[in-house]
Amino acid sequence: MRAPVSVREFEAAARERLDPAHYDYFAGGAGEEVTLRANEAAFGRLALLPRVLRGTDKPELGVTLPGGSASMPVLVAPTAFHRLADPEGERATARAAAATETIMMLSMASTVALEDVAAAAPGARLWFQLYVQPDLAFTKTLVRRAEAAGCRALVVTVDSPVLGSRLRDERNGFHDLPDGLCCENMRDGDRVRPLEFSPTISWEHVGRLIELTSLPVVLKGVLHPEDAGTALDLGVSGLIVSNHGGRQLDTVPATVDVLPEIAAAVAGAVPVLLDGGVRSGTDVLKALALGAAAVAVGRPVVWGLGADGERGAVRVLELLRAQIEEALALCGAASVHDLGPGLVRRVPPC
Ligand SMILES: Cc1cc2nc3c(=O)[nH]c(=O)nc-3n(C[C@H](O)[C@H](O)[C@H](O)COP(=O)(O)O)c2cc1C
Ligand SMILES: O=C(O)C(=O)c1ccccc1
Repeated sequence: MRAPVSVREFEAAARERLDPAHYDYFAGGAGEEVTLRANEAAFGRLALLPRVLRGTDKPELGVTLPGGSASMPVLVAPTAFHRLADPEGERATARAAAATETIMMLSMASTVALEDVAAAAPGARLWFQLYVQPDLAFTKTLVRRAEAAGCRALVVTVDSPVLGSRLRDERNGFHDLPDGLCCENMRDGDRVRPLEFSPTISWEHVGRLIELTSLPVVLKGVLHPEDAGTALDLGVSGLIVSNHGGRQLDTVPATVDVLPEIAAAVAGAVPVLLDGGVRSGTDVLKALALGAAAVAVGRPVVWGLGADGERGAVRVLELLRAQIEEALALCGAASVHDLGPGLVRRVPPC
């Protein structure tokens, strides 16, 4: 079969290869999936208004963030359970991120231990994503392990005091990893701890994490501008505007629709990243124009991995890079730093 030419085609290719319940786990959202759909639809309601005759040559795509630089403004969002998509799991994803010189946020719920991911992809730029565990001593152990393995930032996910209800998983009876797979970072002696969500997580925990580590701390899952302000006051190094890909509270707004408000609240104090529904280079340009320093992609990388392992993940990331280059040229922009709100118009729904 010919190689997929779009993220959508990678999804179709992955769907053919994955167990249907595992496909649904990756693809699905919370509740009636209103937010899941909204993330992509919101990009569709934005149009690009290009400039002409600006005589630009090969555009500049690189970005520099508190946790290091990336060759393009597309990072790998943290997603759980990569070994459901490919036997090499997170090792393959990390090698793909290394090959494309971008940053991979490694999920705490990875099916390969963080040390093994780092060892398998020596050139990879890893940020470690953390769910603060009620056992704070174990949380600290995880932070120390991430530091020792060379992770360059800590991504603290704050939109998950409890896990959202995933109706597809309920219908499919998918609640546990199959035999032989587990959350490898949760091994503790000869047991595997359950990964817990902490309903009592608060700003105090974030403050303590910032004190605990010299790594930049990035908060993932901020949607309210007042929370963005609180995060800045505490001293976070970055924010990710995210609704967890529509998997947590259903009916929250599309991320690209709240981005301008968050960007205004942050006013350049720290980089603001966005994830949710980014499926093409034009989506990336729209997010950057509205104030994002970079975006992250969750499912697109999983689709690449599911379709063709490490090679598929590389192809998805390189596809996005090519689409960004083309869109920049066609917008008359010389660099990803050259984009502002004037590039974007809201179009009426059709
Ligand atoms: C299958 C799956 C697993 C995820 N696991 C995690 C996770 O372990 N930690 C986390 O912070 N976010 C997790 N997320 C959310 C992603 O980091 C990201 O916010 C979301 O996927 C972005 O939307 P997109 O898939 O439309 O690109 C997960 C998302 C998916 C689809
Ligand atoms: O599926 C998710 O979105 C997610 O974040 C997660 C992480 C760990 C265990 C189960 C789900």
